[in-house]
Amino acid sequence: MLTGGVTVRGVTRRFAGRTVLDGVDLTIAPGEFVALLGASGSGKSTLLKAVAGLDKGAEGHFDVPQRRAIVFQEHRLLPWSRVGRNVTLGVTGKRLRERAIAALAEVGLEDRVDAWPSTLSGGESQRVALARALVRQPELLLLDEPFGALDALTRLKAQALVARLWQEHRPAVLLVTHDVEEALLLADRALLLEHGRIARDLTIDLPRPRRLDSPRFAALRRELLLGLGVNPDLEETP
Ligand SMILES: Nc1ncnc2c1ncn2[C@@H]1O[C@H](COP(=O)(O)OP(=O)(O)OP(=O)(O)O)[C@@H](O)[C@H]1O
Repeated sequence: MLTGGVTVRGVTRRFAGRTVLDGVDLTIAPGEFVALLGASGSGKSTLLKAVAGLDKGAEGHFDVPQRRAIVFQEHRLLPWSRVGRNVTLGVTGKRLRERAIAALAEVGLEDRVDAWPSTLSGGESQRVALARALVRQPELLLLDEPFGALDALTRLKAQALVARLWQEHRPAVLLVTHDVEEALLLADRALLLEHGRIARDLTIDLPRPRRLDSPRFAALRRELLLGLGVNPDLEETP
């Protein structure tokens, strides 16, 4: 049985008197993949950090698995440690090198265990960041626009990799993204954050593996874009 779901209630965050999150309720079932979308500045990263337990200023009730890992838009690898050491940084126990190599193998980079981070491409660095998350065997994986800085082709490959890793390990996932197609390729549900609340909760009822070219995909894409206040026909709204 899958374990490690998320229940948070009434999450509120104010910055200098300005309310960014206004009593957000959020549930993620064990093994469920949830995407969080919203306009720039709507509070997506703030909510993710609150769920991660990284923001002591967030109020609310949090029931979140202990075993969780987070991947940011920037890889945040330490330049003075080799790739393998970066992967197991902060992990205790035996056979750390073997564990680093096994996690790197999952992202196709086991041969780079002794490389320096500066010798990796952007896409490779993000894959190492994913390996660093995987080595912790998280029940909850928090992804904050992890592919936002990658070029379109590398991003598609990284998305396929995440889809495979999720199928194999089945952590609960909260993915912050502004990329509607990314949400539709990966998630079971898409949440739209607006005015400090979850304004929409859309079930993505597409079979897996996902296809970009199905009519249902196009219909959901339209619906999400409209929900985000974007005209899907690329006409400027007056
Ligand atoms: N530490 C902070 N101090 C003050 N204001 C903050 C802080 N962190 C976030 N904010 C504000 O909270 C709001 C939401 O920020 P957040 O980064 O969560 O948005 P976002 O939806 O992730 O945006 P984007 O898509 O542009 O990354 C913004 O107006 C931001 O300026």
